[in-house]
Amino acid sequence: MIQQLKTGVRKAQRAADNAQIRATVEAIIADIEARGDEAVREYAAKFDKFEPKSFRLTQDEIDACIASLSRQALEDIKFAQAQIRRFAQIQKATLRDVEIETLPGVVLGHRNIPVNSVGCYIPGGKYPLIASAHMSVLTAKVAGVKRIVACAPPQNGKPSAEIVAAMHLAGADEIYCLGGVQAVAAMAIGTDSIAAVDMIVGPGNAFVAEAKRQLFGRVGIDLLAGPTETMVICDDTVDAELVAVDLMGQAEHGPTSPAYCITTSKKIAAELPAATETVLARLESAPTARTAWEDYGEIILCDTDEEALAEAERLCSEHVQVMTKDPDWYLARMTRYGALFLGQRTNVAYGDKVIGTNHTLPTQGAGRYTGGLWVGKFIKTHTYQRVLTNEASAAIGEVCDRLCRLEHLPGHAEQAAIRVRRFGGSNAAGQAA
Ligand SMILES: NC(=O)c1ccc[n+]([C@@H]2O[C@H](COP(=O)([O-])OP(=O)(O)OC[C@H]3O[C@@H](n4cnc5c(N)ncnc54)[C@H](O)[C@@H]3O)[C@@H](O)[C@H]2O)c1
Ligand SMILES: [Zn+2]
Repeated sequence: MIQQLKTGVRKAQRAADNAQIRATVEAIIADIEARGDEAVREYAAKFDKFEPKSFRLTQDEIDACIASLSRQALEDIKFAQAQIRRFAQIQKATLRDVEIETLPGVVLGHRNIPVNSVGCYIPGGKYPLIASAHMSVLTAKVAGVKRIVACAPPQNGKPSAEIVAAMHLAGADEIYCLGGVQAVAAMAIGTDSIAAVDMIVGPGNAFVAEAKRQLFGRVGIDLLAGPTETMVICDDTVDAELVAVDLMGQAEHGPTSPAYCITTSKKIAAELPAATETVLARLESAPTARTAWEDYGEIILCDTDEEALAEAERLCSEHVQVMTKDPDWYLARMTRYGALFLGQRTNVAYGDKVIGTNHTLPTQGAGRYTGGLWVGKFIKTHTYQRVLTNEASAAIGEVCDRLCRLEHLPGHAEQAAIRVRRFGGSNAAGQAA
């Protein structure tokens, strides 16, 4: 039996909230399209109280950011980037160009080509999410992207030194202190001061995610990576404190971040509400995390792993931590999620910051059709073909001629037929079939 012991009080409000966000974003994009830099400036002043001479950082400003960091901070950023780079390189190696003779004289192939220019959005409204610089900029660099633009909003009226350092160390070619819809739209549409890019990537709040959604088509996007969602699937092999720490740890991202506990343990289900209070009492971010938990938190008690699996699949959470006696049982069966965190020894924060997997992950059910950001998202696979012999050209041409006529396309049919006439004998079709 599946029992919903706690549900988020604001969950039903979600659709109305989303409609409001859609309208706001649409208006900002239209305005930036019409008025370019002038509009970008006004939105930066309005939303971020930021009015610099130039949004683009000079090399001197970048150097000053790096110089302001402690040695430890720089070493830690470099350590994280080394892990992310290594895993991205290994993933890239799985992508191979192919060329194969599929029929005698018929050669088909594909080439993997990096996107030429990419705009990376690094979130920084509430917290400076330094790690997002590694996840987007560094991964694009490993993919071979030639021009990498990076944008992050100001923190307390100036660029975040840590984010700027991470962007630079990851290989960003242009760094702007610009946030929100105005940053995403400026990079996608292009203005007098920012040349348009081919693709926008990176996580962000609901406004940023919606801006990417609306701009998709005009530019490519990686995926919809909006407000963080976290899920813990657990049984009696863990205790309520660890579960509460892992749920509240991610709930601090923002007041609209769902945190789900799916458990087969009656004990954890009973103890979790009090345990979350204990954990919140020691977090500075408690007001945000508490709102997220009250508005969107859920506790679901199941009798069996099969039921827990079904609930996890239904909710399709961005992060799914499995702390049960056999986490691999879930690894083998789950099909809808952003990323899995298997066993008590790891957790979402490791993945968010340092372990090496990408933290930009699908939210709001996008895990049904895509995984997270990875080097492959920056790489386009383009096919090509050539035909080596007259015989092969005529053989394919005869079948093609007939198939085009089935579709009532005489122009297409003639493209095939002229080749049959020029290159072929009459029995060529039989050889190709
Ligand atoms: N899915 C993922 O992979 C992933 C990873 C990391 C972080 N995140 C999410 O990224 C988000 C970061 O959010 P954030 O807000 O701290 O930073 P952010 O940088 O995404 O957004 C800040 C910007 O939002 C804009 N903004 C704020 N209020 C607005 C309004 N009312 N109208 C229009 N624009 C407005 C401002 O321009 C500001 O610059 C969090 O929700 C976090 O959960 C997601
Ligand atoms: Zn997180």
